[in-house]
Amino acid sequence: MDKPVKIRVENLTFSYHQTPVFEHINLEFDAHAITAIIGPSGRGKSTFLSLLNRLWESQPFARMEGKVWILLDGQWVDIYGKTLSKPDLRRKVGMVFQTPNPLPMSIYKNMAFPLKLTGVADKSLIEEKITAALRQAFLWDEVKDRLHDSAFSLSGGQQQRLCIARALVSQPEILLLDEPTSSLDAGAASVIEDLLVRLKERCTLIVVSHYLDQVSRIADTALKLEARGFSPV
Ligand SMILES: Nc1ncnc2c1ncn2[C@@H]1O[C@H](COP(=O)(O)OP(=O)(O)OP(=O)(O)O)[C@@H](O)[C@H]1O
Repeated sequence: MDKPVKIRVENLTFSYHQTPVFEHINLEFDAHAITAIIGPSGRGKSTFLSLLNRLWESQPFARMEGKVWILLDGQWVDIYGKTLSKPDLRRKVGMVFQTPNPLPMSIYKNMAFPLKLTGVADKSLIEEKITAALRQAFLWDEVKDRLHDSAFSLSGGQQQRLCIARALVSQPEILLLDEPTSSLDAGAASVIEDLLVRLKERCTLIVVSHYLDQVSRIADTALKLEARGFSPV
């Protein structure tokens, strides 16, 4: 039986300053799986992730053609269409960057920030969601007694798990991760790899990675981005 698909990319063409990065890309991503994207530096891996959550749109010399569909509540939704607002899209499609980027505030406030943006005001509900997301990110035991300390007091690996937890607090269905372990030591990276595998129960994950050993440990599918486009590894 075919695996359920979560993301469909249709005839996608993208350029910066009229220089194409991708042309006529067609791809599908399996639900509840980790798809790794590998490929040479500068080929467009980060750019591709930015097309899946509309993060590229602030750049005036960028142009995109084609469609990106995601399956939400049994319906295919065009992420560039009118049915899904950009804030709603960003809640459904979370993003984690290469370098941990906690906000300059406490661990608790970092976690509460996305909830407050969406108007969640009930303090006990906020606490419940924060606790759940920190547990899902394997961080709760390490921070439960210091939630009001600065997020910058955490180690690099803990900061990256905080960023993953902050993405999870909005209950995303898709998580995009751009080289999430490349700034971490082997031990911290290994914790994050275990965490990503566990998160498949909740999300569909796309992970850009430069490490083939990491890809073979965690990915269900791997795609290589080369000059001709994506090909299975
Ligand atoms: N804002 C921008 N304006 C113009 N060109 C850009 C911009 N961002 C990226 N590019 C170009 O687009 C191409 C793809 O860049 P991108 O960062 O997506 O590659 P990458 O595969 O993620 O690289 P790396 O593995 O080094 O992170 C590169 O040639 C890059 O120079």
